[in-house]
Order: sequence, then structure tokens, then C-alpha cells
Amino acid sequence: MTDASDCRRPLDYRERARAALPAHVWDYIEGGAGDELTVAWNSAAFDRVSIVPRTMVDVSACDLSCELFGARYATPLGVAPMAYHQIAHPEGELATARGAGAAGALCVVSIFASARLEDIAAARSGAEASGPLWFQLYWLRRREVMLDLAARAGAAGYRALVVTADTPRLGDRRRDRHNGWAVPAGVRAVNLDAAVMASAHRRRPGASALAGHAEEAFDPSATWHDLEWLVARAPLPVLVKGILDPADAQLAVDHGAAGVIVSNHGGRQVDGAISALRALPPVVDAVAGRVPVLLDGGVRRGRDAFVALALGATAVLIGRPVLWALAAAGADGVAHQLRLYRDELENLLALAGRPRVRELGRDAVAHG
Ligand SMILES: Cc1cc2nc3c(=O)[nH]c(=O)nc-3n(C[C@H](O)[C@H](O)[C@H](O)COP(=O)(O)O)c2cc1C
Ligand SMILES: O=C(O)C(=O)c1ccccc1
Repeated sequence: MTDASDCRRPLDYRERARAALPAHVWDYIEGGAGDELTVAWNSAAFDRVSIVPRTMVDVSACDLSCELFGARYATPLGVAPMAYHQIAHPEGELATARGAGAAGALCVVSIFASARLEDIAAARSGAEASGPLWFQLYWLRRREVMLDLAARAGAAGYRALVVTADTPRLGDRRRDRHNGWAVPAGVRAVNLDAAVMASAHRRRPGASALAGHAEEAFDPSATWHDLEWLVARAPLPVLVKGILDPADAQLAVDHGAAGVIVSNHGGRQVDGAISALRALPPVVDAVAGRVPVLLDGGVRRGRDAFVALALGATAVLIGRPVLWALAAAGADGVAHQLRLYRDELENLLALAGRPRVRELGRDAVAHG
């Protein structure tokens, strides 16, 4: 059993998780598309940005809060939407939601969650310092299923919807093809119809069952008109996830997006795609304050969150490191992981003489 307190920085959970998980599950979580160039670039991009500290500033209290859709969020850190948390831990999303709730962090629940979205909301409200939940959708051929899920999320107290735009089909996950990866039989995307999900569990040598499933279920013809259609019918604000081009950010806002998430899907879609951090400033400029801009991809330290916030993100989402902590130590691991990020960010705000997240700007960093 892992003692979470041995982990001193977010990356320390990585080896714990690798040791705890079967190799094919580890490969699915950790892997990216193609040669995994973009996976590496996402985190490397943060290392090329320096912090410029100020001095003689009163930092006796730091304020990490941010504002999203008229509400105050306790921290600008959140959990990125990821499918099937039960592959990492038997308590799956219920544990993730409890852990994120305890840390006061936003949690974005995937459409492929392995627990019912209503049960996740209930698990979450039990946590002491409960934070907000958002729900993520893919563009499904069966549009009525998207609307049904959107209505359920609204009724269950979720505060926003995220529609993922970068997945007309699944990227080429070579590790998964090599492993003949399929979602294990005991783990189910229970918010979706079992008949629709059957192909995700069908093992075929040399192929990823998820790729086959995505081809069957995802609608590759979705365009900005479909976003307008969704926004007009959704009971919640809709953010678009997977934006890298400033022109797309502009189009998203023009077609009703309430926010954009700069993301290359953790390097799992287009190998060689621009890193999320490098894509951020032009998107922030194109959006020009009309809606919030979030970022995910490669955030591996509190320092990385600081850099993204300084370059204009309102909040940042964390993907794989949350699943590492979940695999290693369940809900306590997730809470601890998010606190490691938060504490490192808080410490840096103080040391860099920039005590308020909401006032962080580009002057706080330098390139190179
Ligand atoms: C195992 C796994 C499953 C994922 N499933 C989804 C998903 O269901 N929906 C989605 O929009 N993004 C999904 N993503 C992408 C994440 O939301 C996020 O963009 C990415 O993981 C962020 O990068 P990071 O892992 O480097 O922090 C998934 C990522 C991983 C690692
Ligand atoms: O694995 C993923 O990155 C992902 O987004 C996904 C896509 C289809 C089904 C499950 C997860």
C-alpha cells in the first residue's frame, strides 16, 4: 500500500501508479499519438518559460481564487475529463470527485465516466470543501443522447458543459494498437447505452477497441453550426475543448461558446501538434477577454500552473497526474495530489511577489 505522504511533488505519483497498474492500463493512460512528440512538448514548453519575481510586495495573504461564470472558485486548478477512472482504482470517479472536492478543486467528468453522473455528484457533495463539477461531451452521431446527458448534468447540479472538438476520430495510439487494448469487461461507461458501448470492450489483436468504438459512435461531420445547436438547447454554459488555433477560438466564441479550453488532448490526437502552452497566448489575444480561456496538457508542477495563469489562462486542468494519484492511493491520493499543486502554486505566488492569481499577467514571466 502506498503512503501518499511519501510523495512530495506531483511527479512522485507517476512511478507509484506504474507499479500499481497492469502494463496495458498504464500504456492507455500514459500514451499519446504517434511517436508521442506532443506528449513530450506539452511539459517541455513550461521549462522554457522563466518567472520574474517582484520584491517588497505584501504577500502575507495569497488569493488563489478565480471567477468562472459569475461564481468564485477556490483554486484555479481542476481535473481534466478522462474516461473510465475505474481502470485506475475500483472506486473510480466517486473517489476522484471526493478527492477533488476535499481539495476544493473543479472536477470535469468525462462522458465515458465509469460511474453514474448523479452518483458522482452525490459523492462530491459529501466532501468537506466541495468544489464544482462540469460534464464533458463528445460529438455523438446520436445527438439526442448528448441532449439527454446535458439535461441530466444540469439536473444533478453540474455547472457547465465541455464539448470536445479535437476528436472526430481517435488519434493513432500505437501502444494501444500493440496491446490490442479494450476497456476491461468490469469497467463500463454507465452513462451511455450498453449496446452503444459494446464495441469498446471487443478485443482484437493489433487494434485498439476504443478507436473502433469512436469511429462507430463519434460524429466526424460536426461543425460550428452544431455548436450553435447545442448551445441553444443546453441548460448550462458550453465550453469548447481542444482549441489550438486563435481563429478557432474566435469561431467558438462567435458561435456561442461560454469558454474555450486550449488543449491537444494531452498529445493523444495529433502527434506533432503545437504544445498547449505555446498555443495559449494567441488564443488569449483572439478571445480578448470575452470568455474565459482554460488550458490543459503537461501541467506537472505548481510552477507550470503559475506560468499558464500568467500567460492568460483563467484556470488549468490536470490530466494524467490525477489518475496516477488515484491509482496509487484512491480519493486521499487525489486530494493530496491537488494539494501538492495548490501548495506549490501558493508558495510561488508569495515568493514571486505576486499574491493574487487574478492579477497574474504576462509581466510575471519571460521566455527563455
Ligand atoms: C486516460 C485518458 C483519458 C482521457 N479521456 C478523455 C475524455 O474522455 N474526454 C476528453 O475530452 N479528454 C480526455 N482526455 C484528455 C484530457 O482531458 C486532457 O486533455 C489531457 O489528459 C491533459 O493532458 P495531461 O494528461 O498532460 O495533463 C483523456 C486523457 C487521458 C490521459
Ligand atoms: O482516450 C482518450 O483520450 C479519449 O478521449 C477517449 C476517446 C474515446 C473513448 C474513451 C476515451
